[in-house]
Amino acid sequence: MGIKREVVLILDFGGQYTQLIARRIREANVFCEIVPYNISPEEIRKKEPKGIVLSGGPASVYVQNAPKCDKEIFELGYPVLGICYGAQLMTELLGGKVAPAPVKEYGKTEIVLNNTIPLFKGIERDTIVWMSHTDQIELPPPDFKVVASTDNCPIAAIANVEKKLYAVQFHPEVSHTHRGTEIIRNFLFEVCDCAADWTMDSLIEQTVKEIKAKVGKHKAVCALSGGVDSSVAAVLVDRAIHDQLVCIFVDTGLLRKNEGDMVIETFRKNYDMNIIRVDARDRFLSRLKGVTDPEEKRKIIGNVFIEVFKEEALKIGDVKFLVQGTLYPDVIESGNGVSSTIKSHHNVGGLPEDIGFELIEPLRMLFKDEVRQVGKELGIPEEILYRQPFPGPGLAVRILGEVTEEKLEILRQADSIVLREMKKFGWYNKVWQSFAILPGIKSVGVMGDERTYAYAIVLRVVDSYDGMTADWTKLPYEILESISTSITNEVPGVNRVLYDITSKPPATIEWE
Ligand SMILES: Nc1ncnc2c1ncn2[C@@H]1O[C@H](COP(=O)(O)OP(=O)(O)OP(=O)(O)O)[C@@H](O)[C@H]1O
Ligand SMILES: O=c1[nH]c(=O)c2[nH+]cn([C@@H]3O[C@H](COP(=O)(O)O)[C@@H](O)[C@H]3O)c2[nH]1
Ligand SMILES: NC(=O)CC[C@H](N)C(=O)O
Ligand SMILES: [Mg+2]
Repeated sequence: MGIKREVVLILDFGGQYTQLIARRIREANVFCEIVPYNISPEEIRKKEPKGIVLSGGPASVYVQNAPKCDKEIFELGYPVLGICYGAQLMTELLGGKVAPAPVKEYGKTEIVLNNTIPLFKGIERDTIVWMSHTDQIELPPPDFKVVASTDNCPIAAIANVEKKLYAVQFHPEVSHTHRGTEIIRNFLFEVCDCAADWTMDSLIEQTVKEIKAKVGKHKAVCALSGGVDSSVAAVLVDRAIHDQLVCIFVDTGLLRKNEGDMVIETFRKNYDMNIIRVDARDRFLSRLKGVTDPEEKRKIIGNVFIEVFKEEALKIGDVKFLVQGTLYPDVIESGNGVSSTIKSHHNVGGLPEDIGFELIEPLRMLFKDEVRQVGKELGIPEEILYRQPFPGPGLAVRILGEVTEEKLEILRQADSIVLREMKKFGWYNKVWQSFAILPGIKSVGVMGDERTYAYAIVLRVVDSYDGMTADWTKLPYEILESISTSITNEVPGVNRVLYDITSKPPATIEWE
């Protein structure tokens, strides 16, 4: 559902930092949207953006089939900021020249810039920027002037101030660029004339109004997992259409120890909302029987979720809408035609073609920390807001290969020990996620002088800002030790514990 407000568009050329550009813009209280680089000029015009940013990207503009946007974009009258690949592309499309750089620049670089132009207003002439390029601008397009240079890159930024077209070789969006935030703010406020109207209370107010108008006299069901996203979505939609909303919590059989009881209890205690609990354990498990492919598992789970919602909706009657707590990273990771599909999140890419509902996803454009801010504004208790994320497909994506009752039971016990120990040592809220995985490998051990041949459990603990990238947590040895000892002592069928020391990328947070 689109909410009418000022928007800046980011055309994504597959850059590593595209998400960061979005964050920086939103932190300046301006709403922005990431769109595929090949978006048509008509579609852009429909969105009436205040400005456009062209992201970086791995390609070289001069090779065949390099991703290119429509040249007309520069003639629509919108301000444009090209970053790295985006800068090179603007140069090429407007008649300048780009070629491999004789000296490549990576990382910290001293730059001299012309601070009389709006983009660099208030920035000292000599500053530090972050570079990451192998190509460079050799000749600016006609009517552009060079506005920054470094020792090895004589054309480090160009501008056509009159037409509000700017291109920078460096990355203003990364924190290492000393005045990067100010440069982005200058683009938004000095060049695009944005109003900074993107705040959480304005979002709540507008969303409530929109949902009321959209739902009218019909009814909606809300898929409620008890996690942060769906809880915030439920409370928000409840505020709009209280009597017409029924929340459905599905016990998939893939949940953690006592999870169902805890979710229902927390909600009953804090809210007067209409919640039903559906026991679909047998259905999920029988459909997953014999299935080993991770994407197939995810798609089955997505489908069964929808089947359950449909059946419940039929019982309620006149249900036209399904509310989900889908977030921006779910949408981006499921693939948007340009960025590749990393995994099908059960609530986006894992959905069946015909879901039979209209979707209401009020958080679809937000990052997790923004959702927590909305939740805070809505007065949602901390025990819900600061829960670690738990994926909808649950333990099924933490048991590699076929999901069986036996494996679920082992993983459930190991997982509850991980959470217990993390809380005991005061680390539960310091990390993004901490959980156990059952990869299904067995190894030889010795317990009580007897040989064992039992499962290994992998411990995964990560730090992350938004789930898009993550680093493994440098947990103190005493916690690792305590988790390892507790799991091997308390969980029958496990004789070994491993710690996953891979960041994302190259790995993902979950194992499937
Ligand atoms: N057991 C469940 N019952 C009903 N709906 C669910 C269940 N699990 C997931 N969903 C739906 O799928 C959406 C996506 O799940 P996801 O795990 O990303 O979000 P969440 O559970 O709300 O929050 P968190 O990321 O903090 O776990 C949820 O917002 C919810 O709408
Ligand atoms: O609701 C969800 N449905 C899914 O299908 C799904 N897959 C991953 N995740 C969660 O998303 C974040 C990023 O996970 P990955 O690095 O594994 O992609 C992590 O926080 C994961 O736990 C999911 N959440
Ligand atoms: N980070 C980027 O956008 C790189 C752009 C281009 N591929 C280069 O190497 O110069
Ligand atoms: Mg969840």
